[in-house]
Amino acid sequence: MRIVGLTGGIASGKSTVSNLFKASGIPVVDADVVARLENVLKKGSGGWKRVVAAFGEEILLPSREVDRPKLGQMVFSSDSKRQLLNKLMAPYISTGIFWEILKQWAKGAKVIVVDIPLLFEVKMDKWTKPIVVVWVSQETQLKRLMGRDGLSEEDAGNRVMAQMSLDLKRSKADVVIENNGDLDHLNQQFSKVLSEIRRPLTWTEFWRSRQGTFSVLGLVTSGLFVCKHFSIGP
Ligand SMILES: CC(C)(COP(=O)(O)OP(=O)(O)OC[C@H]1O[C@@H](n2cnc3c(N)ncnc32)[C@H](O)[C@@H]1O)[C@@H](O)C(=O)NCCC(=O)NCCS
Ligand SMILES: Nc1ncnc2c1ncn2[C@@H]1O[C@H](COP(=O)(O)OP(=O)(O)OP(=O)(O)O)[C@@H](O)[C@H]1O
Repeated sequence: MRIVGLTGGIASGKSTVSNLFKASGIPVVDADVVARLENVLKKGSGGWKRVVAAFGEEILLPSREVDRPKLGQMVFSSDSKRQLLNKLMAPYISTGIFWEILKQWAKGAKVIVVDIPLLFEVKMDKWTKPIVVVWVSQETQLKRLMGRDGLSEEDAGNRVMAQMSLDLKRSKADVVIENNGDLDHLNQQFSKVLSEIRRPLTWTEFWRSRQGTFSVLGLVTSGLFVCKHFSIGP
């Protein structure tokens, strides 16, 4: 199975690119979705309890669900609080991502995309190949972030500064999608990326797919049968 890493900066256009992959029939595992309420921060779950114990009941809504904008405000304006949240949530997020990948493997997917904003920061880049980075200039990033989330320039700047610089991420990429232009320009680049992603699997990728694993099992079983039947071997 080919596990494509999709990353970039906040509001650089990862979800927009993810949607293009989904529309082309390629399954996407989204780390932000795994990290959201219905999974890692679900009311009463292990992750929820640890986060409430660390940040206090003031981060809860009257429904006792996590008030995400409030928690975001806290962690994006303090390095130590963000690191604490990352430490608490990391094991739940990586386990969640692992299960989502396993589900796709079981369905027989040959190529999947994992959309992980902090792919390099949490060192998951070693599990994905190729790595696609969606890059924008900081000016465009701030403009789109303020426009999408209704944030002030200061809050948007804090969120951008909370991540590894996009120029550094770009230097670590196998494929770069430049998303400063309009959606047509993005679509043109996406078509090229899609053909690259869909090229035939390497042998290593094939053995990692469900079909590859079953082929190995089939070969081993028939090998054992032949050896036993014809009394070959020790
Ligand atoms: C702080 C939270 C509650 C804010 O929620 P909110 O709904 O406002 O934002 P959302 O989850 O949609 O994330 C938006 C973007 O923020 C950026 N981001 C999220 N968490 C972090 C983080 N810990 N450090 C840096 N950037 C982050 C990502 O680019 C992400 O795509 C939430 O982002 C969260 O739970 N973060 C910790 C989990 C995490 O690390 N997620 C990233 C997955 S690798
Ligand atoms: N090429 C483009 N032209 C105009 N707007 C765009 C373009 N690409 C993305 N956008 C807009 O920019 C905003 C950010 O894009 P998107 O939500 O895909 O980013 P993201 O990287 O997934 O963000 P996050 O890290 O917060 O999840 C959205 O409002 C999206 O509609």
